[in-house]
Amino acid sequence: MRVVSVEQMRQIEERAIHQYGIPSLLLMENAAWAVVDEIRRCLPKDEEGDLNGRKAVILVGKGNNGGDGLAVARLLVFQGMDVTVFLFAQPQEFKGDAALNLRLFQGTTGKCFEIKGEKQRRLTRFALAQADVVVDALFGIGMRGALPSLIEEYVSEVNRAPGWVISIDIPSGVEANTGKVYRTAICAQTTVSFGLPKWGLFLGEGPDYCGRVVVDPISIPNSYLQDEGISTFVLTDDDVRALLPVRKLKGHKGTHGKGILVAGSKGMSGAAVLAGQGALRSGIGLLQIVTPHGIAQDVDARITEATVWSASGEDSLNEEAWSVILKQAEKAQALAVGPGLAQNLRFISVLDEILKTISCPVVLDADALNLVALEAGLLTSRNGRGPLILTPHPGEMARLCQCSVDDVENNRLDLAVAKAVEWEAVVVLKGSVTIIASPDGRAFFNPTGNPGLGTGGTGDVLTGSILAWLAQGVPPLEAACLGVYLHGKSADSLASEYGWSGFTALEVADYLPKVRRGLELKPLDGKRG
Ligand SMILES: NC(=O)C1=CN([C@@H]2O[C@H](COP(=O)(O)OP(=O)(O)OC[C@H]3O[C@@H](n4cnc5c(N)ncnc54)[C@H](O)[C@@H]3O)[C@@H](O)[C@H]2O)[C@H](O)CC1
Ligand SMILES: [K+]
Repeated sequence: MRVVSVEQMRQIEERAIHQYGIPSLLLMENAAWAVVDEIRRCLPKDEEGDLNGRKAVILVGKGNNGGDGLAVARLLVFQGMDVTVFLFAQPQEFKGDAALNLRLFQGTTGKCFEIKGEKQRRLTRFALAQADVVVDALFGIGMRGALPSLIEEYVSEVNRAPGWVISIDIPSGVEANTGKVYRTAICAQTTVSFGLPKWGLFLGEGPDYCGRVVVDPISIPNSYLQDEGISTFVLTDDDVRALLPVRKLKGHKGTHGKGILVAGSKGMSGAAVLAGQGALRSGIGLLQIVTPHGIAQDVDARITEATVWSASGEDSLNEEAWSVILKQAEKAQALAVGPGLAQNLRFISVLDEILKTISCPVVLDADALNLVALEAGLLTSRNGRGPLILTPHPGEMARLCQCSVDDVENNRLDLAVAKAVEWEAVVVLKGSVTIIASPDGRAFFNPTGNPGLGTGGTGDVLTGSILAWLAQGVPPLEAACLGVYLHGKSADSLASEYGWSGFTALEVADYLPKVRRGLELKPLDGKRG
């Protein structure tokens, strides 16, 4: 599914209204129905399946987001709910569709109060304490900068309310283009976004505030929502399912791909093992690990299914490892370098050779990235020799771009795309919402994963998994998307049992086949995978 900026959403809306001819009031009504549907789906109903008597509080701003909220308020009254609206603007400030929806709501039995200052705090606090659902219709994509300070006071009350908070289009206080939150914002359990989701739901602090994101097309024609000019996407189950390679009945370890993993150093042999496990659990046919002499035996013993090649030096790989890597890589479909590698400066020449010589897809991770960052121009030295995939976390990205981590975090989307284009590489910029940027300028937000992944070794598992998808013939961008999405989904499955902490990187690897299997549509009966 595509993800848009405010400007792109406005353009789509404009075309839907003026080119296609759908009235704006109808879009607003559809938007309101999408919110009501979500409320109906989630609120406990009475014995007849109705919402009779349940309490809703709707916080309404003066723009069209507020107009959506007023339409929701009217529809909830018609559903039998006890509805209280708080207007954060004077009635005369409402314009167009929002003004009409205010009039229509005023014609119902719903209650409506105008917030004029601090005085109404006690009233709102009381209503919020009783509400089954709180609808946030203060600001939508029209908000810029920080919330007005008066509203901030009320937002804090909402965030303490026991009821379920649902934000219309985007949580108020979250900037729709950047996800920036200046001081505070509504913390929603669900956000119902219209047309297409906005960048701010995946950037900055946006993901911390939006809860579960539901997207409703509100009758905007599909062709507008699938505009080729929009180059940012969020990965979905359907997208990822389509990327899974189909196995042939006659397939064998040779056809399932051979991958080389260059990993490990003294004290970090576990990184090689975890990356290896990520690869094996992602279905690689043959895995060969190149690791320094000093730990080769240990790695060999801990990962039974892989072939382990001992290379020079003792504690960490050096320039003499190149001959072993080159020999192994000749018959491989993919190569990954970096997990637990350590930063032996003598290995830089090997990275240079890898980038210049190896024609199969190459994944650079961890210390391979840190070493590459030390030598300007190394990254672009591949010069079309073969595909390149980089998997930096923000610290590694900062080193690669010679900027600060804050610069990376405040500019994730633009930076990932710009560097993917510049380095002609797929850039997997890791984070709570990992961005996969393609050299053709497209970018994909990954919605899976949770803070439980913030533990040692999960990055190594991801690198191994991407290696495996590449080895199985999945193209580089798709292999990165597949690897990242399934890795996050595996963590989400573990979180449903353990919560957001306490599962291990190895468990993330071990769960990968189950989440992959969960995505596949075809039954295994009759031996069809
Ligand atoms: N996408 C669609 O097709 C549809 C979207 N709808 C809804 O409309 C809003 C966007 O409405 P808009 O009136 O443009 O913006 P807002 O409601 O967000 O209100 C902006 C309002 O607030 C002022 N403002 C901006 N920033 C601040 C600030 N920091 N402090 C105070 N005031 C601020 C600004 O000047 C405006 O007056 C969209 O999100 C959807 O919810 C349609 O209803 C359906 C079609
Ligand atoms: K909102």
